[in-house]
Parts: sequence; structure tokens; C-alpha cells
Amino acid sequence: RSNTEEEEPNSFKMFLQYMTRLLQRKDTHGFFAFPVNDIIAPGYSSIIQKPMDFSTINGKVEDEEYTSTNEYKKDFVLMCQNAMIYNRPETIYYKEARRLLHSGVKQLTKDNLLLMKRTLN
Ligand SMILES: COc1ccc(OC)c(-c2cc(C(C)=O)n3cccnc23)c1
Repeated sequence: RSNTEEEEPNSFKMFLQYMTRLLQRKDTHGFFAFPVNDIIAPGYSSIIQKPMDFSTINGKVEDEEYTSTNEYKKDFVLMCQNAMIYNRPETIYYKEARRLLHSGVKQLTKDNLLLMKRTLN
């Protein structure tokens, strides 16, 4: 690592925090901000094996559980895909998930990541 862990957060962590802020801004209704529960979504926990949401992603960034952008990207895609599995296509949740997925994956493409990394360093 270039800087010691104690003094400053490492640049990869800062990069992921920045990416998450950009992605989370797209979730204008906040439908992906916190875990979905069985009260608002009946039967959710028996249909979705691996739930994911932005608060969980932020927690994993904080605890440095992501060692690559690919691992991070997988959780983002999982979060969107869960919503497209549980919710019917005509629902706002499905539509928001599809929109979030398409714009988020574009943002997480290799060249954009490289660009982002360069501008952050
Ligand atoms: C209507 O207000 C809210 C508030 C928070 C939500 O999830 C954190 C949701 C929500 C988010 C979802 C998802 C993401 O599938 N969902 C599915 C069915 C019913 N509600 C939801 C809705």
C-alpha cells in the first residue's frame, strides 16, 4: 500500500466510496438504499437467496471486503437482478432496477473505471 492504513483511508476504498455515491444517486426513490424485508415484499426472503442493497455494499466497502472492482460490480449487478427476479416487469421496482443496472454497468466499464482512477489519483 502506498499510505499506511492507520493515517488515511486507502485510495481503493475512496475510489469505491466515490463509485457508490455516483451509483446511489441514480436510485432516486431510495428503493435500493436498504435491505428489502418480507413485510413490504411478501415472501422476499424465500425467493431471493442472496439479498443485496447499497447500505450493505457501503458496509462492505467500509470493512474493505472488496479486493477488486469485479467483486464490487458483482454485488451491484446482484442487487439489480434480485429486483428483476422478485418484481414483475410492469412494476416500478423492476423498471428502476433495469434502468439502474444499465446505467450502472456503463459507469463500471473498464475504460470509465480507468478514467475514474486516473482523475482520483
Ligand atoms: C415504497 O417504498 C419503499 C421503500 C423502501 C424499499 O426498499 C428498501 C422499497 C422496495 C424495494 C423493493 C425492491 C428493491 O425490490 N421493493 C419490492 C417490493 C416492495 N417494496 C420494495 C419500497
